[in-house]
Amino acid sequence: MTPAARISRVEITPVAFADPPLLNAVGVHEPFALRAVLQLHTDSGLVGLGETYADETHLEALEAVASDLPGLDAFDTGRIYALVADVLSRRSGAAGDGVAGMITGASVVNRVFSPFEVACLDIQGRTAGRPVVDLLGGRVRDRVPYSAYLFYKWAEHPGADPDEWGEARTPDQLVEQAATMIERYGFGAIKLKGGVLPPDDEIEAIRALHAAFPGVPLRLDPNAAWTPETGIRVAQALEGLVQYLEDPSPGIHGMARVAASAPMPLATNMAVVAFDQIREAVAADAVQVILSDHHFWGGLRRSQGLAAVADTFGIGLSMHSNSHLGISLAAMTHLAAATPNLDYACDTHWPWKTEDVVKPGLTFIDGALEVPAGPGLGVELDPDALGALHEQYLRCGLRARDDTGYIRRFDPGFVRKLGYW
Ligand SMILES: O=C([O-])C(=O)C[C@H](O)[C@@H](O)C(=O)[O-]
Ligand SMILES: [Mg+2]
Repeated sequence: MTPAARISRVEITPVAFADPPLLNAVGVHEPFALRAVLQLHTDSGLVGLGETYADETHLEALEAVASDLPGLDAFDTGRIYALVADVLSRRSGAAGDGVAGMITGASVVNRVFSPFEVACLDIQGRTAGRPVVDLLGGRVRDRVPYSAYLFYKWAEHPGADPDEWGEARTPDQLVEQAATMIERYGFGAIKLKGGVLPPDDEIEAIRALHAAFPGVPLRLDPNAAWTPETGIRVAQALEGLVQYLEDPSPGIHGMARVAASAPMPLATNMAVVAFDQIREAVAADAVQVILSDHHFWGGLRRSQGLAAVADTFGIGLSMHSNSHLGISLAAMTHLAAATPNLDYACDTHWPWKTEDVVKPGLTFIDGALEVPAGPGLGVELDPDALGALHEQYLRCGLRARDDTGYIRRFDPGFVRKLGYW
């Protein structure tokens, strides 16, 4: 019998969408963020969607896997995982590259497998006429809360017109940014991307946000820009002001040193990004919250595995984001809705983008998303938008994320802030 969900063809389309000049510890976002959109076609005419990074080395790995997928059943994700591991093991130099964002040390197999698994789950849901959340055990919540993700930023990309958000360098400007985001989306939690200004300036910013939004849970994430000594000092200064402090210092060892004296939980999407790091982190009591991210933890079901491990060791769970489009947002929302121990509002870069590849878009109400009700992921690709953003990818010339290279074009002496202050 021919399985109804037999994969017949795979399309991988790199796209570029406009991104504002958001600052972080390693530089500034370039004018376009890159993503890859996966379409898995089946013999029966279904199409499953996935979304992932589009750095060139990652694209090459995706293409290598894609050529071996036709003929496999979209319900056979275990076999597809083994295929990804096998294909990557035969590619020299594949390990450790294709990195997007601040993620180092994540499993390449998990990172490459993830969008294929999401697309397979989309097909499975469409085949069964059920939303992906039902394939993950069903919803434990109907609405998934997200947080307002604030950034220090330039007013505009050099040579371009100012964007609608304006500059954010001061506490007052950040408070204004937060007010706009909360007014538009209703977020009930706030995360500030730090590691941009000296730590005392970022403490001031958190104090200003706390005063402006009393009772709203706050988080600060300097992406390991501080030494452990500074991490301890800042953690103590922020006592009672933040619900968790994210990646104050580099590595499991650095985090453990801060954690030993910090009055709040420490969270990470840098020190623990793969299953083989959990044992050491638990032994050192280095992190109290892990930010899951299905894009590098191996898809939605492996992220559920992470949730179970976190639960076993009494570690909290939150959700990380990189600049992303609507396919990823839908996948994140299905996963979050099915994860009982997701204790915090998820991160999302959503408010920073103005373009997308899906229709209809998802709509935030009171800072949360309803789980899409349609079969599969519940979002449809807009072919015109996909084509336009692919054209933009071809025109823009960017082929990998490089926040540091971009900032150094305007500030040649810029230093990446890893354990810096
Ligand atoms: O929580 C995080 O570390 C991130 O969101 C990583 C991202 O790469 C963020 O720093 C960014 O978009 O600049
Ligand atoms: Mg982080």
